[in-house]
Amino acid sequence: MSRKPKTGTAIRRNRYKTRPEARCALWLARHPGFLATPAAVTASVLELGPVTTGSLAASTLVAGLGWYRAHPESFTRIASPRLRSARRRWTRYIGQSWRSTLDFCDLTVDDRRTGEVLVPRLLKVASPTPSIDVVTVAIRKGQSVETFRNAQAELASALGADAISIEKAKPRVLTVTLVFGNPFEDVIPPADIPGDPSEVDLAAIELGDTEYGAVWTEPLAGQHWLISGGTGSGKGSLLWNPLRAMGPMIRDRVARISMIDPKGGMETERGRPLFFDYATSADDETEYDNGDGDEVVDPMLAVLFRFRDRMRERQEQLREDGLRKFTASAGTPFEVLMIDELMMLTALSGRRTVSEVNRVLAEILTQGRAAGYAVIAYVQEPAKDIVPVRDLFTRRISLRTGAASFVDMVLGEGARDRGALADEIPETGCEGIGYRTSETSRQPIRVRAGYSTDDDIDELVRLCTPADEPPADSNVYPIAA
Ligand SMILES: Nc1ncnc2c1ncn2[C@@H]1O[C@H](COP(=O)(O)OP(=O)(O)OP(=O)(O)O)[C@@H](O)[C@H]1O
Repeated sequence: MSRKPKTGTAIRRNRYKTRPEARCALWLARHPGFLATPAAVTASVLELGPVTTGSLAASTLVAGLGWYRAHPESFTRIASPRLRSARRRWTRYIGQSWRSTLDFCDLTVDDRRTGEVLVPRLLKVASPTPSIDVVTVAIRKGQSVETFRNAQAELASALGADAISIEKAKPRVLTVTLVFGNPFEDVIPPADIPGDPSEVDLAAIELGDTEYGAVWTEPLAGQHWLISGGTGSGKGSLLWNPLRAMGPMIRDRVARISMIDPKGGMETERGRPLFFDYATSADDETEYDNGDGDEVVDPMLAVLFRFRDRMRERQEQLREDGLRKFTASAGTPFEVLMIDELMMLTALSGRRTVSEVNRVLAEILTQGRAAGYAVIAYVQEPAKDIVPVRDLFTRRISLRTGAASFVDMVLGEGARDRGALADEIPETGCEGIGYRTSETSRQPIRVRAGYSTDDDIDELVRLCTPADEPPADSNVYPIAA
């Protein structure tokens, strides 16, 4: 493409201009596969013959197909991102198209000595999920992260992306993260309520869909979840879905839910009959036996303290029985503490100090897992000074957040650069959409929670309110947690 020199820039003789042959050699040096692949095929045909080479190629293809059929989950996790990255590299970001995209966005540089147009160089394309591309770019002299950020709306539009983030990876190297489209056009129905406790899988609690169209599940046994999201981001969906997924365990008293709602019970009151222990900020102070007699405390702190006390008793019991792990049953239920705004709880003061609340929470988070005590906490602002126990949660989900910095605080260092643009999720029409990092890789995956209407909550209460007495045969469903 020919470009006019910028006004006032004198072009000197082209004696430093890179020759085409040198550029070609450089390009080949950076893309060794371009020559190595045909060379390897030719060598194989010459050495092994065309039939053997063809058979080898066919076997590789068949092995790939077999892998996909036999174990789609591992294929999607391991092979698909690599194949997709290569395809995108050679289609979406192919040389001339990359060059003209940057040129249109004024992100190329004119070399004043040679008059050459210098294009920021594409170092790597990674497409970890179908809708996320992470492009590593070596910028040119005279450019900075700000040069790119100033043109980021144009760049997103030129590449057809819905959201973009540009960060400095190292000196003169940027990471451009692009999110394409919304894989969740429709609202997703809530999790099914299993018929029987034996059908509940505490290692895979159903929450909604992943962007691959698969069911999104998270393990709860032996885990604690931290769910972050701004106001109206859909945190409520992640409160009702786990309850639905555990429904029959709650009904048969094999699971117990303690609910702390510092938002006055607006969200949780409807499910009141499901909860073994419950308090909201609208309740009056209550008495709590701290071992040295009764004291008057905030009712929500009383729920927290009682949960901690039961955990200690269970630990004691396990020690006496010589067990290191428990099995959930009506006699020893799996216990879950849900806190509908962790920030408001940890900010509670009064007779008990903030630091004491955090100490009790830390005790539960560090010691509860083996004893069958799990915590699910919801938070709008995950900053460490507000939620000091943040790092003790083992599973993290970020719905739409109010600030870019919240994403890494919840999902871990670098999660936003790897594609979790939770702060770019639109405010309307995308409730329940967010990102989670997987247990096997730090790569964020886009997810959408199933949505429970009031009728769905009423159905849950109707079907799963705990019986006065556990059914006589409930111990025949011991669930390892
Ligand atoms: N999974 C979902 N799918 C579609 N829409 C949803 C979903 N979850 C929530 N919504 C919609 O978003 C609204 C707000 O959701 P919700 O009350 O759960 O937000 P929140 O994060 O709990 O907000 P706050 O912190 O202010 O209580 C709901 O009334 C509902 O209309």
